[in-house]
Amino acid sequence: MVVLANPSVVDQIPLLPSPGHRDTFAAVPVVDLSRPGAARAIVDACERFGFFKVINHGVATATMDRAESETVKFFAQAQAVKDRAGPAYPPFGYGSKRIGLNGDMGWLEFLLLAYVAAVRGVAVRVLEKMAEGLGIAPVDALSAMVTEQGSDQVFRVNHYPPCPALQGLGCSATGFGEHTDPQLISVLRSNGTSGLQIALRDGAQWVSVPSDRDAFFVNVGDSLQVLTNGRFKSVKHRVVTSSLKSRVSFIYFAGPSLAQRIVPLPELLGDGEEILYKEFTWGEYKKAAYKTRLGDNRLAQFEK
Ligand SMILES: O=C(O)CCC(=O)C(=O)O
Ligand SMILES: [Fe+2]
Repeated sequence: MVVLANPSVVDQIPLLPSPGHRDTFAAVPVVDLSRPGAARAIVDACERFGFFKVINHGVATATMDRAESETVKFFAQAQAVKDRAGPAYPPFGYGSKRIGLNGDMGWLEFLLLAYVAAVRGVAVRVLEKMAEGLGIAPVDALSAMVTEQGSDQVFRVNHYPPCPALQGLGCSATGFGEHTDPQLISVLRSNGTSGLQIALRDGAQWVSVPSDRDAFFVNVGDSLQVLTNGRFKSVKHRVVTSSLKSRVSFIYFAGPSLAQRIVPLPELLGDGEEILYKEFTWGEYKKAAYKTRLGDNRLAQFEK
């Protein structure tokens, strides 16, 4: 059991063992978007882990640095000023520690924005390469779902302040509890502080993803798992906080329009392959997801 010197600091926030060197996921698949093998590499990574890192993505370092410095400035403001950005639900604004509507707590503060910019371009290129690698035509079969009018895109900026109360105790606070992302893909960039972990072997092992501020990390989300009839894995992930360093992350969630039907793509179904999910729209899934806790298996109710 961990005894805290100042228990009120992380009151209500679940604690996790601090990651050690042995927990590092050194084998994160790396996709070089500028190379001809990118399409095949994306499909391979989505099948094996539902997760990969993208390099040579074409987004200027200056663009990313500016977003980061603006973010640090925003979160450094007085609480009353940040609160003026509005409550994070519904649907955009600033929130702290309380993640969503159903009682999930984390050691973080965050800002939700409607956003369209460079990172969307990365998501589109990744989805185009994915379609190519899967052998589905046209090339925008997947990316059109996020470029069409009315597509449901969200950009989330997370700040995990240091948690010095936990220093030397061998544990960390849960920054963001374990979950899968509901959309098609999520594209994440962070500062140089690690903390992101992904689950391997159906959750039997948690591994830490080494930070890389020059790269984007891509998660397969629940909707893409369904579109591929389970061939791609919606990866379970979480964030653990550091006692000494703050983490800043930027996540672009590429979602389709509310009316988009989420059903396995016929081109991907083998002869006689059983369809694993009931039909639903993105709007229906989003509504159902808001009713669940973060760590719930939200797809379970849509399985056949
Ligand atoms: O902040 C991070 O690094 C990841 C957070 C996350 O998974 C999310 O906002 O869905
Ligand atoms: Fe997430």
